[in-house]
Formats: sequence, C-alpha cells, structure tokens
Amino acid sequence: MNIEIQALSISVDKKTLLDDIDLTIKPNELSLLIGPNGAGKSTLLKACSGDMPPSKGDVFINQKSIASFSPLELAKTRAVMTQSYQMGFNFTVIEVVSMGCFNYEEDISQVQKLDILQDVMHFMEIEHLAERSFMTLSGGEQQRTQLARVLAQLWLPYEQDEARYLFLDEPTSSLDVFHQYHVLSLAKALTKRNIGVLAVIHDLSLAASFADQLVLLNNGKMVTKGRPENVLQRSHLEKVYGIKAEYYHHSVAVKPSVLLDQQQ
Ligand SMILES: Nc1ncnc2c1ncn2[C@@H]1O[C@H](COP(=O)(O)OP(=O)(O)OP(=O)(O)O)[C@@H](O)[C@H]1O
Repeated sequence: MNIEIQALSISVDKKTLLDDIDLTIKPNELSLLIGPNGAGKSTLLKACSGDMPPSKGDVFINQKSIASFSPLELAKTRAVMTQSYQMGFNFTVIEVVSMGCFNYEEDISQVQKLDILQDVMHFMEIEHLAERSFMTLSGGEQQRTQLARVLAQLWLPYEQDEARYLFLDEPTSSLDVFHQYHVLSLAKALTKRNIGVLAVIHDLSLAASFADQLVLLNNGKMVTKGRPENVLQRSHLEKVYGIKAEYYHHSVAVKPSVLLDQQQ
C-alpha cells in the first residue's frame, strides 16, 4: 500500500508544469518536496491529492487510480492543507477545525466529535483560541488551526489496515521555530500510524532534519530523490538554487543543516 506516481506530466495552455515524474510515497515515511519557486511542488501535491488531473501518466493510491476515487473515498483516504486558506465566512476556530470531521460526522456521537476536536486542538496548541474568529488570528495561529482541521480529518482510522495520506503545502511557512519543529515532529509521528506524509518545504535545514525521503524538483522535473544527505549535495544545490552550500551533520547530538559558503 502506497502512492505510486507513474510517468506523471501536467500541462496547462501548452506550458509543462510537471514532466515525467516517477515517485513513491510510502505510508511509513515523511516525504518532503523541495525546489525553487515555480519548480512544480504545489502542482505535484495537487496531482497526488486529486485536485489536478494528469495530462499524461497516472497516480495510484493504494493500487487504485486516483481518477476512480469518489470524493468521499478520497476524503477518507487523504487530507490536504493548501497554501492559501481564505475563509468566506466569519467562522470561529472550533468551527474551522470541525470541518475536518465532515467525512465521518454521521458515524459518531456529538461527545466523540468533541473529544476529537479537543485532541487535535490540544495537539496544535490552539485550545485557548477555540471561540476566536479565524479571521482575527495571526498567520501562525491560522496555520495551526488549518493543521488541526486536516488532523481531524484523519483522526479516526476508518479501516485499520488501509494506508492514508496527508498533503501539506508549506505547513511551516508562518510558524515560529518551536512550532516548525513541533509540526514536522508531528508529521513524523503520523507516519507511525500508517499515514504517509508529503509536505512542501523551503527551509533546507528543516528538510535535512526531518525527511525520510527528500524530493528535489526544478522546472517541473525531478532532479533527484532519496536520503537528505544524498539529495542535498553541493552540486545539486548549485545547479538548482544557484547557491554554494552543503549538507552538514556535526554529530548525533545535533540536527543536520545546510550551510551556505561565506562567498557566493
Ligand atoms: N493553473 C496554472 N496555469 C498556468 N500555469 C500554472 C498553473 N498553476 C501553476 N502554474 C505555473 O506552474 C509553475 C509551477 O507552479 P507551482 O505552484 O507548482 O510551483 P511551486 O514549486 O509550488 O512554487 P512556489 O515555491 O513559488 O510556491 C509556475 O511557473 C506557475 O506559475
């Protein structure tokens, strides 16, 4: 059980956004997508989550083509947090989080639902914001609220042995350093619950610290994928980002990071 992306290409108006991508997302791994602005990271996430149809190739979730999933089946199999999450109405935080329960709401009692909401809000440290208007929150508080919503969507195992997936587009972009680590640790912990996580991230040191599989995209193409120490090689960083930098891991007592040369 996994996600198999096979020879995936996506074109819009004759522009190729993704070109012949092959990739496996495993349920017991945290896969992080890196690459410069416009590389195709969000497009790949949308293709994996069923929000953008392939022009060529296919995406198989647990051996079934994504095109054959019903919207409810998809909602039970994967949750998605996109980059922008404007709310059309003035929802409170708890209302936003409870939207994550829509796919199983009818199967549980009100008390069970409140328990789930409490659990995920506790996880994301937003319990104190429950009755606040979402629109009045800071950027980081909004991001943590949306993360609680997608967690709620996957909180109940609907079939224990069926792998599920979480797609996160820049989940740490508005977060302070504590919450960046908190969210990526949480993403890693979810992989122990048979949930595969694919997240877009820009911070290369965070990527080096947390990825089981790191995927480097550039101009819609896969440059390389694998362990962070192999992907974050000097030659790749120079070719793709135009920076002189390298992966550095001083000792097991500290996390690895990507260090920039003094002279660029
Ligand atoms: N619907 C669309 N129509 C035309 N071009 C698009 C469409 N969606 C994305 N693109 C273009 O495809 C390229 C890849 O976009 P994408 O959002 O996947 O990049 P990204 O790697 O996520 O970038 P960033 O790091 O800036 O968020 C960009 O050049 C973007 O302008």
